[in-house]
Amino acid sequence: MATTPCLIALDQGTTSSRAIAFAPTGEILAQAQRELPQHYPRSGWVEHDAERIWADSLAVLQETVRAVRATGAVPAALGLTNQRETVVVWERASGRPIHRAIVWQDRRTAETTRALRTAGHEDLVAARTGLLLDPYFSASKIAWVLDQVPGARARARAGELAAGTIDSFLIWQLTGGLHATDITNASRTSLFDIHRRSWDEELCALFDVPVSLLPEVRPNAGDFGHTRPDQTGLDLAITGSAGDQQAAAIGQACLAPGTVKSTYGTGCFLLQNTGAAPQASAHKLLTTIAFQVGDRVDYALEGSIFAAGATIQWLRDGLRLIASAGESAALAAQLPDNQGVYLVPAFTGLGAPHWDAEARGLLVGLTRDTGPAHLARAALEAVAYQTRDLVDALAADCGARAQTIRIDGGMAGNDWFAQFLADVLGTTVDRPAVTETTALGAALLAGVGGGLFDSLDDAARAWVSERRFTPAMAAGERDRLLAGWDAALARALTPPA
Ligand SMILES: Nc1ncnc2c1ncn2[C@@H]1O[C@H](COP(=O)(O)OP(=O)(O)O)[C@@H](O)[C@H]1O
Ligand SMILES: O=P(O)(O)OC[C@H](O)CO
Repeated sequence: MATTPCLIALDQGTTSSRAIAFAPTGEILAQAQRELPQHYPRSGWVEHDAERIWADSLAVLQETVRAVRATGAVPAALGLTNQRETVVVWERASGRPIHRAIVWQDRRTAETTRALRTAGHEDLVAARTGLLLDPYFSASKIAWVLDQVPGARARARAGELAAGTIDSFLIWQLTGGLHATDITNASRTSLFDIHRRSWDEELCALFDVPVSLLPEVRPNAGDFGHTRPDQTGLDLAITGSAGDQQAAAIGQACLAPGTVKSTYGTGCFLLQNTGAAPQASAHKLLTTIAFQVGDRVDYALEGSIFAAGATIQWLRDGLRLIASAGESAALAAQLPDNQGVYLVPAFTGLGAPHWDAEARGLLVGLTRDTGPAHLARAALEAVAYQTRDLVDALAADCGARAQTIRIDGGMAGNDWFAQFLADVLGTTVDRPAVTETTALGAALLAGVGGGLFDSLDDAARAWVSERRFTPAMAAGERDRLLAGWDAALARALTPPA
């Protein structure tokens, strides 16, 4: 019987763990998913149970492999992708975490990063890592675990502990003890020099994280070990791994300088490929590694919006204005325009290009006529305006405006939003046929690492647009809307001290 090779992706995200089996053409053959409980032990703290992450990841992998085998396809390789920056510290002997994973959204180390900023270290961190001093990144979270778990520092000195982002924890568990990570995840820790492409001893000393705890850093396509059949019931070579936003950029075939993808999940992460040279930002965007395959290293500029789909979730679960996120489109379309109502969804501060942790949400322009449709429209519009602010920052940094952006994630399925986005950006917006771009990117990397494709360009050739949204709004109308947004935003930002 003829067998079809397929690629398995494990996508360990903030809210769920899922595995997807892809045909080499990108077609989805099987999938399984488990929701991940969130733990909020204190205000501003966000934790995940790392053992639960491992159990769920293994379960969805096993389920997907079983299902795809039943179709006659043969899993050829496994690719990993993960929520980035989230850290785990675990025992080398048992593989058991010594504390819950501390999630990228967690702000408990804000004081540590503020103190480092006050002491004048921001320029060094930015120059070496391309990042800002912010609790978002991994370094201060690892130090927190070492300082707060009794005996952890001594155990670290004795060589008993390992640390890393979720990919490295899963690689350890899947392979039975390989301590490796990929270069995109390493570039989100604040401990990695993105120019020399190695851990930086000076930064490790600054953040008080022993370099001996950190995994070996590998390119995105290639050897990440083999699953241990006795412990996992799986017999798969792991040949690709990348952080989820970088994987989505690969799944969106953003391989040429100037190409941009924007992923609208809980938050929004927009990445523009800037080619072989890292480009510093004068507008508080992050400089990060897009991917390394063989000797080819591409860099990206990245901007993030903290509340994208989360704003729609708030309409649904907080205000109970809608029963499902999809209803927001029909509600917004009831109005001829926003009638002066703007929402600034700074629920947990504002991300790029402001990085204003203290900013809080704001609703302006209310009248006695304001109703659910205005709120739904203001919420969807706000995500588009924030994307416009990121695209403006990118254009100012790069000296040229992106011609097209490729969108994905839950909100990208909202046609009203996608059209409004094209209108406000004044550029075309492409939505791909395969919207599971994050998992697809990991699968394509595994395909390159496993020799199914000759190159990343070869792997990404299958990308096709499902629908193109073309700007249709008059320039005067766009300028009027943007002026209203800018005025609302100015009121939400923390005034300079
Ligand atoms: N049709 C829609 N319109 C607007 N928002 C949507 C729509 N469908 C899903 N969302 C939003 O997208 C998010 C889920 O997208 P997903 O890519 O699964 O996110 P994540 O990976 O961050 O969990 C939710 O916050 C939800 O509110
Ligand atoms: O898991 P997601 O899709 O919410 O992505 C999280 C990002 O990687 C955080 O940097």
